[in-house]
Amino acid sequence: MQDYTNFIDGARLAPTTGQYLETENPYTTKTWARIARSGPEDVDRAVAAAKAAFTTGAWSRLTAPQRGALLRRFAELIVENAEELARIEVTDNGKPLSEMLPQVKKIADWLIYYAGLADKIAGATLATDKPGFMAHTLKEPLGIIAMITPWNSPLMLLTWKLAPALAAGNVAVVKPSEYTSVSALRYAELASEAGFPPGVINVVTGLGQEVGTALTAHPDVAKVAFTGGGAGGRAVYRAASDRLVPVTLELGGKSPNIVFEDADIDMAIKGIVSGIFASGGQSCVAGSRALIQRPLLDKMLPRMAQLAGKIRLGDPMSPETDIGPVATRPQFERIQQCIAWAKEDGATLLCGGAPVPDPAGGPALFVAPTIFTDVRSNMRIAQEEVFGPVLSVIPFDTEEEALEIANDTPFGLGAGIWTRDLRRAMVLSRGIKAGTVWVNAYKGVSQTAPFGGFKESGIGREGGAAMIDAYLQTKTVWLNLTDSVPYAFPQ
Ligand SMILES: NC(=O)C1=CN([C@@H]2O[C@H](COP(=O)(O)OP(=O)(O)OC[C@H]3O[C@@H](n4cnc5c(N)ncnc54)[C@H](OP(=O)(O)O)[C@@H]3O)[C@@H](O)[C@H]2O)C=CC1
Ligand SMILES: CCCCCC/C=C/C(=O)O
Repeated sequence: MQDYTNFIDGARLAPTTGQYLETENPYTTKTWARIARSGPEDVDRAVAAAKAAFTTGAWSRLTAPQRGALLRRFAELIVENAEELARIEVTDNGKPLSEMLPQVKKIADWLIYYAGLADKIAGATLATDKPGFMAHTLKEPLGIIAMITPWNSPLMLLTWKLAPALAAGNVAVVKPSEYTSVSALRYAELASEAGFPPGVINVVTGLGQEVGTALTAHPDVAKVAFTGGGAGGRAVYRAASDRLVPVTLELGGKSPNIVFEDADIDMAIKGIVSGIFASGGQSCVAGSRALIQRPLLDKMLPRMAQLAGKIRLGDPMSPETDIGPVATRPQFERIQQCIAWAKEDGATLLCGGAPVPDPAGGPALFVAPTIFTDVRSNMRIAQEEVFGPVLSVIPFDTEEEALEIANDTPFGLGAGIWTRDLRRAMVLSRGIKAGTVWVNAYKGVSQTAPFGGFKESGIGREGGAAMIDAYLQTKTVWLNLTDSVPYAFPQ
C-alpha cells in the first residue's frame, strides 16, 4: 500500500500534520492507499507556491500561445496515461471502467478546446464620450483559484475548472474529495511532466472540513470553483461571500425525463433507463424523475422494469459490468434512507428496492436498480436528490401539468423531453427551469456547451467559449491624448 503526499510547487510534499487518511476500494472494501490528511499549514504552503508562480514565477512570464501549447501537451499525456488514470478512479469510486476510461480520455478535448482559446483572450478598444481620450480594456486572470471537487467524476470535474482557468493565466490549488484523491495527484504530476512550471497546479488532500474550509477562507484565494453537494456548496458560498470573492457552484439535481404520447417510446425507455442507472445514479445530472403521460404507463413501465433488470452489477473493472458498487458507505446509507421514505410515503415499488449481494460473493455494497411508480411530486423521493439508482415515475395528463411538475423541485440542473412535436419541444425547453435541456436524448455534454444549474443546482456555468470569462477580470485603461488635465481644479 502506498502513501500519497500532497503535490505542491511541482513536487511531492508530506503533510505538516504527519497524518494520513485511508482510502478504500469500494469493490474490495479494502484500504488500497493512504492520502495526506493535510491541515491549514499545508494549504498555506500550496497557496504560497501558487502565489509565487502567479506573481513572479515562470508562469507569470508565459505568453498566451505558450499556455495553450502546455495545455495541448498535457492533453497528449492524459490520453497516453488514460488507462492508468481511469483505473485509479475506478479503484476509488467503483464506477465501471467502461465509463471512466472514455470519460478520462474526453478530458483531453476540454484541455485542447481551452488551449485554443488562450490566445483569443482580448480586450477591446472602446468608443468613448470624452473628446481627446481613448479607452481600452484588458482581460486579466484573477489569480489563485481554489478548486474543490467531488468523488463521482473526479478528473473530469477538475478539468472543467482547470482548463479555462489555466488558459486564462490563473494558478490552481486543488482539494479533491477525500474518497478519490489519488487521481488528482497523478494528474498534477502529469501536468508537471507536460511542462507546467512549479506552483501552477497544487493538490492538497484531506477533509472538506479541514482543508476545504482553510482554502476557501484563505485571503489569497481569488475565486472558488466547487462541485459537490448542497451542504458543501452552501458552506463554500458563505465563506467566499464573506471574503467577497466569486464562486462557481455545480451542485445536485432532481432532473426529469418527460415523455409525451407522441414520442418514440423505444428511444424514451432507453434514455430514461440509462439516464438514471448509468453510474448507479451517482451523477449530478442523473434523470431521477420520469414524468410519463398517463396513457403510456401500461406500455412503458413493464419494459422499463425489464430493461432495468438486465443491468449487470459487478466488478467495476470488468467489461461485462454496467454498474459497480456504491462509492461509499455513507452514500449507500443515504440511498437506503431514500428508498425507505418512498415506501413510507406510499410510492409503489416496481423493481429493485433493496441492497443486493455482491455477485462475486464479496463484501461490496450494491443496490438493485430501483423504480417507484405512483409517485406524487410532493413526496420526499420526488424532491430529494438520492445520488443512487432510484427512479421515481410521476404520471401527468397535460403539457402544462408536465411543466409544472418538472419545475416543482428546488433543483434545476438537467431535463429530457421525449416528443416528436417540434412546437412542444420548443415550448417545454423554454419553460423548464434547468441549465441543460435535451430533446430526444439525455446526458450528452461537451466542452463547447455551457453546463450548470438553475435554482439550487448551482451558480455559474462550466464549458463553452464564454466561460473563460469566469476566470478573467476586466480592467479599463483611459489614455488622455491631449495636453491638458480635464476636471482638474482649481483651473
Ligand atoms: N453535483 C455533483 O456532481 C455532486 C453532488 N454530490 C451530492 O452531494 C452529496 C454528498 O456528497 P459528498 O461527496 O459528501 O459531497 P460534498 O459536497 O461533501 O463534497 C464535495 C467536495 O467538497 C469538499 N467539502 C465538503 N464540505 C466542505 C466545506 N465546508 N468547505 C469546503 N469544502 C468542502 C469535500 O471534501 P471531502 O470529500 O474531503 O469531505 C469534497 O472535496 C451526495 O450525496 C450528492 O447528493 C456529491 C458529489 C458530486
Ligand atoms: C457525462 C454525462 C454528463 C455529466 C455531467 C457532469 C456530472 C458528472 C457526474 O455527475 O458524474
